[in-house]
Amino acid sequence: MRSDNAKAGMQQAPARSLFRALGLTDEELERPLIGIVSSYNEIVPGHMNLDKIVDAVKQGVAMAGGVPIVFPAIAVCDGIAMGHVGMKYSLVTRDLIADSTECMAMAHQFDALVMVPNCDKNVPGLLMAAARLNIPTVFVSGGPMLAGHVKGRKRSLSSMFEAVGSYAAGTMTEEDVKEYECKVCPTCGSCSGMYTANSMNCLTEVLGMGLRGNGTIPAVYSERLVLAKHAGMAVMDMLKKNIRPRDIMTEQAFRNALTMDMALGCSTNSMLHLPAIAHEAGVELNVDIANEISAKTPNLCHLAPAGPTYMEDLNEAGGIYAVMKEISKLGLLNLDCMTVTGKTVGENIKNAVNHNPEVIRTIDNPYSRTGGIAVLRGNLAPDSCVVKRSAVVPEMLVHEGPARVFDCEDDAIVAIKSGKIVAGDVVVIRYEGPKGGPGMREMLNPTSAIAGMGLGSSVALITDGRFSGASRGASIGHVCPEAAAGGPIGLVEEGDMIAIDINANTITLKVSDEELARRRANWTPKKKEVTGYLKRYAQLVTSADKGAVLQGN
Ligand SMILES: CC(C)(O)[C@@H](O)C(=O)O
Ligand SMILES: [Mg+2]
Repeated sequence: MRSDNAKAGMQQAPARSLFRALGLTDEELERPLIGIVSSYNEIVPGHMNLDKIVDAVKQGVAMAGGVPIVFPAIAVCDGIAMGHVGMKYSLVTRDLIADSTECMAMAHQFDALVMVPNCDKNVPGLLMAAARLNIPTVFVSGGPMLAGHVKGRKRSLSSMFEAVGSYAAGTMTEEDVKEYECKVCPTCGSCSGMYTANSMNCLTEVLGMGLRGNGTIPAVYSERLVLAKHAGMAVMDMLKKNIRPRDIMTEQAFRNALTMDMALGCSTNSMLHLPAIAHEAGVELNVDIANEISAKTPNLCHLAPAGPTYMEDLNEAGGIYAVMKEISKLGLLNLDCMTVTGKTVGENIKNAVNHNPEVIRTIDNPYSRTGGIAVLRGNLAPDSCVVKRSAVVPEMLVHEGPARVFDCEDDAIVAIKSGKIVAGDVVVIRYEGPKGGPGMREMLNPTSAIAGMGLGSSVALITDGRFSGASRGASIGHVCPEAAAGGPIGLVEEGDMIAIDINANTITLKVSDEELARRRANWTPKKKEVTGYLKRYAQLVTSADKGAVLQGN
C-alpha cells in the first residue's frame, strides 16, 4: 500500500500516533487510506450540498473496506464573480486546485482519491490533479440545479443575465428582473443549462472518470447520494484492479470527449480545459482536432443557452450514455477505452436508451450535421479562436462589420448598455487574455447585454478573453496570440472591417499586411500594474490554445 510509506513500520510510529489522534483504529491502520477531495463551501450554490455528497462517498468507501479521509479544495462561483474584478480570480484557481490537491495527496500518501467537484474550475482542476498523480481516482460531482420557472416557463441563469440587457433596452421592468432574480436559481447545484460546470461534469463521464449519471442526475435527487456511495465503492474496486487515471484518460478517451463535446454543444471553456487535462495526462491535444472531429459529428442537443431544454431533461431522456449510444451508431466513439467502472465504454453504454428524441435528437435528425464548437483562424487570430457555433443564429454565421474597439470588458459593457453599439458592429475586447487580464475573464455580461438588447442577430463580439457556457450569439473568444503577447488583435483600430465566416472557419481583419506592419512598428502592448497571485500567474501562464497551462508543468 502506498499509504504504508506514511503509516507502516517502526519509523512511522510517530505518524501512527497522529493517525490515532484522528481517531483511527488498529483495523483502519491496516486498510487503504482514501482521500476525498471536497470542494464544499458556503459561497458556491453548486457546492453547498457537497457535504452530503462527501458523507455518502465516505459511506461507500467504508462499506468497501477503505478508510475515507476528507480534505478541501477551494472553489469560486463564476456567476458571483462575473462582471467585475473577481472574474480575474476564477480561471486562475484551476491550477491552484490542481497544485494544492497534488500537495495534499503526496504529503499524506493516500492510496486512492475520490474527487468531489461541481462548478467550473474544480472539475478540470481536479482532473488535472488526477492525471498528474495517477493513483486510482473516481469523480462524483454535486449535480446540476433544477431549472427555474418564470411565468410558467423553464428559465435559467442565461435568461437571468439577458434580462439585465432587456432592462437596459427598456423592454423589461425592474419588477420583471426581480422575478427572474428570485426564480431562476431554485435549488443547490450547478446552474441548469449546458454551461461550463455541466459541460465538464458530462465530459468527465465521457472520459470514463465518473460513473453513469455523474453529469446529469440533479443535485437534489436522492439518486445522487446513491451515485456518491457507488463512487466510494468503485474507487476501492479500482484500487484492487490497479486501474489508474492514465489508463483511462488516453488519447482515444480525449477524442471521445471532444466528439461528445460537439454532440452535446458544450461550453467553449471545454476547449481550454480539455487540452490542459490532456497535457497533464501526457497527451498533446491540438485545438485543430476540434474542427476535424466537428466536421463529422452531428450536434444532437440544444440545452440552454442554445435552446429551451435543461440538464434535468437530458437526465430523463437517458443522460450522457444515451447520447453516446446515438453517436456510437456513426462509429465516432472508441468503445474500447477503459473507465472507472472497470468496464469499457462499449460495455457501459450497451443498454443505454434514448427516451426523448426531442431532447436527444437521433443521428438522422440532428440540430446540425456538424458539431457545437468551431475553431477559426485568420490574420486576426493566427493561432486560433473559438466559438460555440450551436448557439449562433444562422444569420450571424457569416458576418462583416466595423470594429468597435475596447481595451477592457468594463468599457465595452458601458458602450453596449448606453446604446453606442449598433446593428452590424463587431465589438472587439482585448487585453483580457490569460496574461493580459490577467486571468482571462469570462464575459457573460457583454454577450448577454447584446442578446438581451435584441442585437444578437446583428452584432458580433471578439475577444482574447473567454465566455461563459451561458453566452450565446457570435461570441468569438480565446483569440490567440492575445493582445498582451503581441497578437494582431492589439493592432485593430476603430472602424476596421472584420469578416467572420464560421462555416469556413475563418476570421479576417480586412487591413493590408503593409498597414498592419506599419501599426506594429509604432506599438508596444499595454502593460497593467498587477500584484499578488495574478502577477505570478501572468508570468507563468501560456496561451489559451495551449489550455492556458502554467509553464513548467
Ligand atoms: C456562471 C456560469 C454559467 O457557470 C458560467 O461561469 C459558465 O462558464 O458557464
Ligand atoms: Mg464559468
